Amino acid sequence: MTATVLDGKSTASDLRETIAEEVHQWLEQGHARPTLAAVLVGDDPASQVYVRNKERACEKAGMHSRLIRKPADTTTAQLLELLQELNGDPAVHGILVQLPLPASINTQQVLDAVSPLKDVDAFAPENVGLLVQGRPRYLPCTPHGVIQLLVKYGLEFAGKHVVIVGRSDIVGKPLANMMVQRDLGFGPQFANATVTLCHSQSENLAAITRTADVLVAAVGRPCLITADMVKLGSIVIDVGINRVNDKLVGDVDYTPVSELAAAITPVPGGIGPLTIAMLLRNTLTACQLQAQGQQAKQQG
Ligand SMILES: Nc1nc(=O)c2c([nH]1)NC[C@@H]1CN(c3ccc(C(=O)N[C@@H](CCC(=O)O)C(=O)O)cc3)C=[N+]21
Repeated sequence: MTATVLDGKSTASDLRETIAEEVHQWLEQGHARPTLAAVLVGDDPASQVYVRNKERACEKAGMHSRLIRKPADTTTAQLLELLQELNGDPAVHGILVQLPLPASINTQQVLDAVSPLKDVDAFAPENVGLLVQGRPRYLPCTPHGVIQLLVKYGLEFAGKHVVIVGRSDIVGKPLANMMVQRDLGFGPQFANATVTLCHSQSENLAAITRTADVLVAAVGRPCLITADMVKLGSIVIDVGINRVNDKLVGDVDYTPVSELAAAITPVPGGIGPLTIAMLLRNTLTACQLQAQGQQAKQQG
């Protein structure tokens, strides 16, 4: 068997077009232009690329992006002050603090300073809680991208065994939460999974992953998922982004696994582009929520 390659790039491009149309209508109704503020601290080359891609995607979709660069020696206190400013700026709707931050900075404290209403990454405890309760304000970008791709290809996962490897707050944990819900608005076929969330302490990892109908790799280690860990005919989603000898690879040993799987995502061109499309979605949602908030205040 040779797997269907799930094309994240074209799926993302379609989604971005839809979002751009919605932005256009929003502007025609006389509303403010949705604006994302991206905070980039230090000069990590990978982060520079991501943030530039995010900026370009914003502009293409008719939104503004404000890139705020800070030197690597910026203090936690200085970042807290910057975030207070952005929180209070009515022209900024979404705030993204690019991770990882330099080791000298208290990341948790900085992330906690982002207003939950502007938290387009959906990292804030309030937004995590709302998601767990099945009434999300913002869907986390990368997990949302995974589900959008499965929806696009009609790969239903209700009742299926989804195994997620990696328990990060940005991918593994929120994705497990989303896939186990009754319905997040994609229809019950794209919900209601039986989810197993694995991590570095999981015993007999291969025995578990071999039972997966849908296997998601989100650790950040090249070749973590080898062919012997994959069930014939399963769906393999590779969320890993690793640079090896200047080449971008995921967490899956792609060629051998693609001979077993029914469907697989490539790296690059898989989940990465969808993450950015979903960030645009959240920026538009942020702008709409804040317009509602303003209206409520005026009517108050
Ligand atoms: N606050 C925060 N939110 C994030 O969502 C966030 C973050 N910090 N820090 C870093 C990770 C990683 N991430 C990616 C987004 C897009 C691609 C992407 O578009 N990748 C392209 C290739 C890009 C390239 O050539 O490097 C692809 O896979 O085809 C990759 C990685 C978002 N992250």
